[in-house]
Amino acid sequence: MVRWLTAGESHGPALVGIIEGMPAGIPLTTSMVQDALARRRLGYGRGARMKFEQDQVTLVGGVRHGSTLGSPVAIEIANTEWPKWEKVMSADPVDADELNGLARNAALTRPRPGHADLAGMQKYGFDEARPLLERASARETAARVALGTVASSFLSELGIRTVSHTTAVGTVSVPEGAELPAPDDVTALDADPLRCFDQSTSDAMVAEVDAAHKEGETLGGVVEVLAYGVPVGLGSHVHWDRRLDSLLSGALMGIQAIKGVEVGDGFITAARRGTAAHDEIVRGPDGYPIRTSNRAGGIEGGMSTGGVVRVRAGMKPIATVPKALRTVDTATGQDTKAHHQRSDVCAVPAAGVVAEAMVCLVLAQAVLQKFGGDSVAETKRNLDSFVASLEPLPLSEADAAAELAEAPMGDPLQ
Ligand SMILES: Cc1cc2nc3c(=O)[nH]c(=O)nc-3n(C[C@H](O)[C@H](O)[C@H](O)COP(=O)(O)O)c2cc1C
Ligand SMILES: C=C(O[C@@H]1CC(C(=O)O)=C[C@@H](OP(=O)(O)O)[C@H]1O)C(=O)O
Repeated sequence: MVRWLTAGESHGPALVGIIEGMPAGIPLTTSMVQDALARRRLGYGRGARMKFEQDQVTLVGGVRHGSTLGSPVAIEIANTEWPKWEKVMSADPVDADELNGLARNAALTRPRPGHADLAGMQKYGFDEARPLLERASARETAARVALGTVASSFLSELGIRTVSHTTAVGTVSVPEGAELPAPDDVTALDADPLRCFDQSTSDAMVAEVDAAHKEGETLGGVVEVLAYGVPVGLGSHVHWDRRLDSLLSGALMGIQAIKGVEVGDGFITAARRGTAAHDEIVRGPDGYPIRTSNRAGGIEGGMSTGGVVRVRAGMKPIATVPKALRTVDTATGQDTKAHHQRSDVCAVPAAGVVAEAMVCLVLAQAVLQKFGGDSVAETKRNLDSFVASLEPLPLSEADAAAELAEAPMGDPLQ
């Protein structure tokens, strides 16, 4: 069983991620994790923090000489701003006089709509939002991306590769039917300001972010994750919590600010007629059954079909809106405006990188559930032998007759 956990606050000393249950022999280095984290910092519309945040990585356990050991992998990501927050976020008690003099420590009693602030204060019994927002912050997604690197490297060893891209920012979206990126397109995607695969749409997205920024507004959008090379049979139809679509949806919905998830064509499918909604099955050229389309996003009956797995996540606009929203001061009861410091205008491209990490974690878990293995080599053997055991379709009488008719005539004298 693969398990993973993260800990740490946005302005604490560091974030920590642990993943347990991954096999030995997965290539993993500090720079692989750093590269993944650098991709998460990209994106037009991100705020000041991403300009200076270093995401300093330490592989604390489970890795030796660039390869996993089969023991829990622990990754630490230091927060660049920790020295400035050392007193305010100290784990140990700090002298009250020292704290009172710090502007940074001012009580946050104007909870921001759209954040965990108010519900969290009520639930956990805090009289200000700092203890909530520190953990509710999407800073935590750095730890998920770090753990996703382990899963992604494992999947790559098995020929499963993922890619993510932005399909909408605000009301600007990639046209239906536009070309989908492949894993090798990642360099081009990372070079695009919004990690969008369609150049003209990307230009319009940049204009949308500029306009929102100028108006003191924020934006959300949609990201898509594609997984190529996924074998048939991950997940299962037998129980709701074993369905691959259910696991992927839960993982994507668990990302801060994600409010909708689609598998394959998703909500568009709901408006289609049956004949235009599904993927017909035909005999492929090598005798194996294939589908004529992939509207289902590579998942039927909660199981992977062998097609490209395709999922989307819709992100709400950043909740700390510069043109501040109305709230109440919980200390005085006065109507007021939500507190606002720096924040992102749009973090959709980063959400795509996070979504890809979550998809990798779920797929790695599903692969190990079906194929097991304490080493990558063992998982690969088991996977290859399952794939080799899949039978081609028998030749129908009509196909056999057609093949005979097409076969070249032999030499009648031989
Ligand atoms: C990558 C990423 C970056 C984010 N950056 C910000 C930000 O700078 N400011 C902000 O208010 N919310 C930001 N958010 C969103 C908030 O963390 C999120 O809206 C908040 O936790 C409440 O959302 P929820 O109701 O879905 O938990 C970001 C989300 C993600 C995924
Ligand atoms: C730090 C990250 O994102 C942060 C997510 C976030 C939020 O409220 O979710 C608020 C901002 O943090 P801060 O309050 O420190 O400026 C973002 O910068 C990150 O993604 O690494």
